[in-house]
Amino acid sequence: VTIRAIRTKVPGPWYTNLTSFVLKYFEFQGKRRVWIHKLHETYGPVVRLAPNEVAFANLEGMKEIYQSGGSGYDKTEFYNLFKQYGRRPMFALMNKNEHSQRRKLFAERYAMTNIMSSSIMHGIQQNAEKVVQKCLKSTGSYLDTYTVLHCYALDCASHALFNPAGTKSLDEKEDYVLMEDLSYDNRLRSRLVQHHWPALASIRYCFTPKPMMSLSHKFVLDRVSHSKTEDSSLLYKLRSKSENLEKVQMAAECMDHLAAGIDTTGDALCFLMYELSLPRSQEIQQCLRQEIMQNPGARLDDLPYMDAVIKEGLRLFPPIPMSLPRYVPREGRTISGYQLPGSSIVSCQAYSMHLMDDTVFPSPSKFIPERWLEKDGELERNRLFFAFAAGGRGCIGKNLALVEMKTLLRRIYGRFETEVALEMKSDMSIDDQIIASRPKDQKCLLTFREVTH
Ligand code: HEM
Repeated sequence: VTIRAIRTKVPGPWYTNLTSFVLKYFEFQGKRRVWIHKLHETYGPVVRLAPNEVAFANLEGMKEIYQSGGSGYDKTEFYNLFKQYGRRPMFALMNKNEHSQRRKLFAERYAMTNIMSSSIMHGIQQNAEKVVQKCLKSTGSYLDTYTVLHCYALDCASHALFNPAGTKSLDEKEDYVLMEDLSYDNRLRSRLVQHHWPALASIRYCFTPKPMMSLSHKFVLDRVSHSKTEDSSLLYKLRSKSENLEKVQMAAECMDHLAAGIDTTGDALCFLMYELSLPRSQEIQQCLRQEIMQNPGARLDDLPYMDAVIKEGLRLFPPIPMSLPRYVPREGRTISGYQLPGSSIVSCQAYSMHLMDDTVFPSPSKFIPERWLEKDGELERNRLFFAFAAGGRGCIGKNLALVEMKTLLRRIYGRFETEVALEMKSDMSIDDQIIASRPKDQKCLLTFREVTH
């Protein structure tokens, strides 16, 4: 009965009643997100993707899937792809109790009080200063901000994890290759095969030479095994509070947080700085600079225009713009008026959540930071904002990411005007990976000109 409900009632193209082939086809083309978004535009906020899969792009769906009971519905086997060293880090834990125990262990590490502690902040500020020096050095020419911003994100995240034994990829070649190892992964298709046809992937694995452990996996294992860390680091907490965690499990956790913190923050900054550097955004850049220059002593969270610029960047270019798949609980559920059988797959994608409702976000595809400053509609906008997901499995690193972004933007836009370099021919469109996205050509040439006071 319930399978009939999903087949007959949920809007969607007829063929999604019969097969998941089209969905998989678009996944392999790296076009899952865009296809789903087009379906939403045609069929509305609830749309069938396959006989057992439905996407939602409305508040009702989002709240039920990700927030009901605190942490929402269970994750699907898709998250097996995020195992590290063969172990499940928090991100890939299926069991709710195990997840909430692990989350409790980390919560205090990622709380604003710990992030703003002098030892973490000092590292972030030092890294921001190194970026500023690179901008200065590039004046009269251009800087590839894609690589610099990813190094910045790596050095900041690894500082929070292993302080003082984090990476120095902004100035040391040995660590720069770690950024490349983490940010230039091109295994989209093989990872999709692993997800949809694990048996096939295992056969292939038997016949291909075994990959050596990646540089970043070696680095993390080494840090977990040998480094001395300060009290404020994540590793310190892992070592002192969880004697029962094996070393490899600690490494899995650190590796996952490192991977979660680099491309997300690096891409968010890259997309945002590119947008700010376009001719159409020069006035916005000017307002941002004015706020920063007129408030030199302000606290990091006392710069409302900068907050608005960052939020608007994350709205239009969410670093994780794709579906976050979850299982409908065994007994089945009615979501946003549609009765769905247990074990069907449901999800929301930030990209559509941020664009679908033009009563909440008028001119949704335009970059308008001012919308976040209006009192009218504030609640509705914040509720639909899904860049960090929502509920008990939402982003635990949000405070760290925001502090990194604010610290750097304040330093850069308090001192420089940026423009897209004439030499910039690279494609900055959103290019989807397995769950996150990145600028297509992974290159972003910007010019930096020091402003005179
Ligand atoms: C702008 C930057 C960032 C964005 C947009 C972002 C976004 C997200 C999203 C959407 C999720 C949920 C994914 C899902 O349910 O499948 C998530 C989870 C997570 N993020 Fe972030 N993230 C960012 C930065 C960071 C940083 C800097 C760290 C840590 C260094 C981090 C660590 C994590 C972890 C550990 C989880 C798993 C949480 C759990 O399972 O309870 N993230 N992030």
